[in-house]
Amino acid sequence: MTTSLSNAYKDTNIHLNNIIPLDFGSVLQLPESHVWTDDDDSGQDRRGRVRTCLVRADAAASPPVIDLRAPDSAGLAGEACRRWGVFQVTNHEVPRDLVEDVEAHARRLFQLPADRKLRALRASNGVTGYGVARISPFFPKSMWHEGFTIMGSAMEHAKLLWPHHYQEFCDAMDKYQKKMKALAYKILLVILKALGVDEEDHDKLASSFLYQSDGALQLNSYPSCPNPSRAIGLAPHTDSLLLTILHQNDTDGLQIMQEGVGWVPIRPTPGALVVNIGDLMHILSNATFHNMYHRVVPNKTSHRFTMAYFYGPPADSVLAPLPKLPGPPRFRAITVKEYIGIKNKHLEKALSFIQT
Ligand SMILES: C=C1C[C@]23C[C@H]1CC[C@H]2[C@@]12CCC[C@@](C)(C(=O)O1)[C@H]2[C@@H]3C(=O)O
Ligand SMILES: O=C(O)CCC(=O)C(=O)O
Ligand SMILES: [Fe+2]
Repeated sequence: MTTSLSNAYKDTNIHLNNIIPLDFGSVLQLPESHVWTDDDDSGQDRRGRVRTCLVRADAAASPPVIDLRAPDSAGLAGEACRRWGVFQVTNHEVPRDLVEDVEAHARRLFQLPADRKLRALRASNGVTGYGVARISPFFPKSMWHEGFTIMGSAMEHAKLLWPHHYQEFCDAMDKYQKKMKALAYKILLVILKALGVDEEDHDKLASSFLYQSDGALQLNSYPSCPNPSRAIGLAPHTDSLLLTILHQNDTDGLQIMQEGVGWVPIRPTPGALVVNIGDLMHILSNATFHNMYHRVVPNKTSHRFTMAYFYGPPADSVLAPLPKLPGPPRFRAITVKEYIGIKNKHLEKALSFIQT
């Protein structure tokens, strides 16, 4: 990511006073600090309830799996973005070996002893390194989760974890971020096409900074949990940037909120990657594309590992609903940096601050 986008996060000055994840290997019972009730997960918005309204997987329709080589991929992606804000992709050309290698590195990282991981703890005003999710301060209870955030080179923190054997980890993360960036760009074009932006428009498009987007990589770990029905892996949220590309191992946990229906699981599909719409794409699409509200629940017996790649324009870019879209603009123009600042203060209420 451009230095300026990581600075955009640094400058917002959210100081996490409890930045240290639980030492999951050392606990046999769910500690009180991690017991969630129906009132704890709503943040500032009551759409998400901990255990209520979970939809049976077979009782609801679910977001499509789209073959990126199919001629109608843009049409299908557009439909999925309008209805769900998420779809899965196959034929994405990210080698399976690479995905598995990065997953194995993530596993190795999170299985390090707690004191070792703490050497790479994210600084209190920092963005990268080991720690709890950034959204943690908005919720009264702790999450059954630990994360590791990378922007560009992972060297600084990897050296602290493995003083002599950091190179392999860094190489794998570099390679994966490059592949993710190329894929995110390809998906951005597909999505823009679905919004009516054709290749001829690209040059004219005032928002050509979109094509200078870059990313951050987040490794997530959700250990098996002694009492999963009372815990939350990752509290309900929307992702902030344009789009997110997620790999999940074979352990269930991701759920999306479908208005009027409830929490719908997004099951791991071998070889497929999950693509979801973030707040900035919701703004760009003039609210026609859904910014997916989602959460993760932990599992009793198996350990969930995921890698999420967040893709967004440089911090100083100005974003507004695409002028081509019908209807009056629903949001005012805003810089990426300003939006991140509002989001870090107001979480899910952020969009309401820029509604026209
Ligand atoms: C580039 C990003 C995107 C971030 C912030 C920054 C680094 C880490 C990302 C996450 C990862 C976990 C969920 C989330 C909601 C969080 O708490 O940190 C994400 C957030 C966002 O999409 O806002
Ligand atoms: O780990 C997952 O399944 C989802 C992760 C996520 O939502 C995030 O990192 O923003
Ligand atoms: Fe997310």
